[in-house]
Amino acid sequence: MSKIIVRGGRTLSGTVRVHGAKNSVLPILAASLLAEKGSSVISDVPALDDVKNILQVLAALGVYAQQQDGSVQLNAESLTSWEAPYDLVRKMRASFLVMGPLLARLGKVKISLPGGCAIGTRPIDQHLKGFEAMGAEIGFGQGSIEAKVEGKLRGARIYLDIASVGATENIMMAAATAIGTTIIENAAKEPEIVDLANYLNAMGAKVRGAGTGVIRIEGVDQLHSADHQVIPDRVEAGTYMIAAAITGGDVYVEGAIRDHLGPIVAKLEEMGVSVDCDENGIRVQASKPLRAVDVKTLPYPGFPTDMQAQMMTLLLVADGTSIVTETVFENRFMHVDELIKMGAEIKVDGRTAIVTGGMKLSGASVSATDLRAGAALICAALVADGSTEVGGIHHIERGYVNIVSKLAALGADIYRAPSPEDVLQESEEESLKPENLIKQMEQHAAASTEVVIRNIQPTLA
Ligand SMILES: CC(=O)N[C@H]1[C@@H](OP(=O)(O)OP(=O)(O)OC[C@H]2O[C@@H](n3ccc(=O)[nH]c3=O)[C@H](O)[C@@H]2O)O[C@H](CO)[C@@H](O)[C@@H]1O
Ligand SMILES: C=C(OP(=O)(O)O)C(=O)O
Repeated sequence: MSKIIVRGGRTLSGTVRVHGAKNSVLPILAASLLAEKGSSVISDVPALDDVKNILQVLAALGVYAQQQDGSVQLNAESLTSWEAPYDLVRKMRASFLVMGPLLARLGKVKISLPGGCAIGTRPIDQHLKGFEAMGAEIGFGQGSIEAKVEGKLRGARIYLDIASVGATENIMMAAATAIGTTIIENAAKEPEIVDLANYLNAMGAKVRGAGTGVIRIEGVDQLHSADHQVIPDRVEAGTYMIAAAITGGDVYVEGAIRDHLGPIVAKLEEMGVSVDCDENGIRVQASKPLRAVDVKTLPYPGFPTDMQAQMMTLLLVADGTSIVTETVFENRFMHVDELIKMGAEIKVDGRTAIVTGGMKLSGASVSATDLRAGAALICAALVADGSTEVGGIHHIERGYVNIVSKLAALGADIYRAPSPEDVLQESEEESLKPENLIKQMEQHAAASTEVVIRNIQPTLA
């Protein structure tokens, strides 16, 4: 298995650019299924494993997709299937977001139950409640869900018991072409919801109120393609802000949007970190000893659960004791045991973790159990004494583009040690590149000629 190796002790400085948001691009790519005419171009698409995965799901449904220089062109005029491939949906929860668009577009869908993951059971009851309210009949069998609707979905008033990001997105997409108006109450307010609404509206939808707790979607007959630029990734930005602060560094996070990062900016400032925001990014400077603070995760605009693990790592180097409360997912303290291996003192009691600051961290062999746990371990490794080996890096690569080279460019001593399988795959991929195939054919042809010449030489002699 590949690992990321970090030798701690370097102070980070310089500029790092944030990529497009994973949590925006996934629903946006799913929404492209709704375009009955034309090709959409989505730009600032991060080169992540999750993006590759959802593009494979779309391809299996008949979407023609072409990737080029951080953009993807998508044409969904002729869908060929209403079944989302089991293996791909099982691999990534966000692929469940094709359910709403497929129901709206084709009136039926078969998709596997996405299941839980390391951070919690993650049910989908709120998604299904929304589709049922809009007239869909839902059946379960052998780990999959089949849903269908007679004619078109119908607008409905839907109250979400939990302000679920995924349920809000799935229902918004299903409602875009429903007959009549849909009102989502207790809707999620995340910036990614607004980004999706902007794309849907560019496609001809009528979505109002995205970013508030009540979203109103007036159904239209049909949607068409539209071009859209994905918003910058606030979690990636927040992670680099923490990496800068933990090393006592001075880093400008280009592309970070202050309005999306309110709780991170506030908590860093409470700790004594200097944060300067302008229209192009955020500069983080940390030189004084940091103060302990309490943190409680909440839906947006509260402190994001996707930043909890990284923030906990920063609290390890602060003066004093901090309390971290996780309210969004029931099992999102998997990083704690790994941080303890590095010398951290953290006690977990249910959804609360008591973090003792000022402990000296030391390098260890640790493993990422999920994406943000992995990012937190890298942040810890940046200040640990000696060398840390982080395993399970496929989790990290789901959500961070080039994290190793970005941190190295800021001065970190970090590299990726590929597994033997990776080396083999890379060399196979390399040898399949057209220019290399041509070279191989030329070499082969030259070798054959040599053989022929050698073979005929004795005769000539
Ligand atoms: C691809 C994507 O955008 N992922 C983000 C999205 O995940 P996701 O959309 O899966 O998160 P949700 O907002 O749906 O989940 C929040 C909470 O609601 C619960 N729940 C959700 C749906 C449902 O039908 N029933 C139910 O009980 C979940 O188990 C969880 O405890 O928002 C999370 C919360 O900000 C982030 O951590 C994820 O990074
Ligand atoms: C939990 C996350 O993502 P996902 O919902 O894709 O698992 C995350 O981005 O931290």
